[in-house]
Amino acid sequence: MTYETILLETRDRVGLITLNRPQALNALNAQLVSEVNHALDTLEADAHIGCIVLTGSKKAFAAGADIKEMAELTYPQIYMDDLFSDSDRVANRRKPIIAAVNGFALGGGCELALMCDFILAGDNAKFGQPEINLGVLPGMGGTQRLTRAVGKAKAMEMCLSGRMIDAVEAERCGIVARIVPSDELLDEALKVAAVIAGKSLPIAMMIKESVNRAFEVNLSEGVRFERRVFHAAFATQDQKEGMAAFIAKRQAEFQGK
Ligand SMILES: CCCCCCCCCCCCC[C@H](O)CC(=O)SCCNC(=O)CCNC(=O)[C@H](O)C(C)(C)COP(=O)(O)OP(=O)(O)OC[C@H]1O[C@@H](n2cnc3c(N)ncnc32)[C@H](O)[C@@H]1OP(=O)(O)O
Repeated sequence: MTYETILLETRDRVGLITLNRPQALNALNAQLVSEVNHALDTLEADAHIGCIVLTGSKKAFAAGADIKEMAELTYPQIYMDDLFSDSDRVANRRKPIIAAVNGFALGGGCELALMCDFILAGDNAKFGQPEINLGVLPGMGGTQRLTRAVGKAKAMEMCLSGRMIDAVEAERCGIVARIVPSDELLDEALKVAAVIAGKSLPIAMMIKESVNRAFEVNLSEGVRFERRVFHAAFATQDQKEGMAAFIAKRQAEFQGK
């Protein structure tokens, strides 16, 4: 498939998706959404790919949903189409996805980054949910994932005021895992992704499931779920290889089984 709004590359066992609508600061229009989901389907189906990096440009990860595409939409139209119902397709991917954010991650851009497993931010990154300035509210999980990431006070202030926060504040409040000099961000994200891709993919998927379960159930249920998944890890060849390699004082070679 030829993509017009994204770039898709593979770097050994890492898939790299770059949002590529620089003229609109990577605003998320229907074509871009469709192309990202197609690229993710391709990378999920590629057994050689163990981790995915999603990034944008130096100036913008994504400046939100495409306002020009949304402005004339009507309630019956978007209700019947269940607009953005496919947006969770990023959050439900099984392979690890790292969001490498330089510049603006606003509205749907912030929401898209929060759907990924963790965010590495360049020191020029800016996050925000400014939808209230447009007479709407976050519509792709922003009031939910942001609140779970940073707590009610910060989420409520960001959504009600539309205030952007910089990378330092985003790391301090828990949106961002780490800050990296913006010129080094992509290299660092690819390096971390290569480390993850070198681990056991089924175990990485089990970790994603278990961590994400914490958003869905209470602590005792979550601990019980994690324990069952831990037990299941002993059905994998990778568990045998990982522990045997440690005992033999050698590097494990995981087969993804
Ligand atoms: C993708 C995988 C699947 C995931 C599903 C995705 C579904 C689709 C997304 C759904 C999300 C819906 C719910 C969401 O919560 C709703 C929103 O996101 S509403 C939009 C929120 N964003 C904003 O309000 C930011 C708007 N932009 C700005 O405030 C400014 O542009 C800026 C970012 C502060 C930068 O300012 P400047 O540096 O001055 O640059 P310009 O303003 O001149 O912009 C340059 C150029 O880009 C165009 N542009 C910028 N942002 C958008 C946008 N959001 N939509 C459309 N176009 C945008 C701007 O118009 C300029 O273009 P020009 O007019 O010059 O042609």
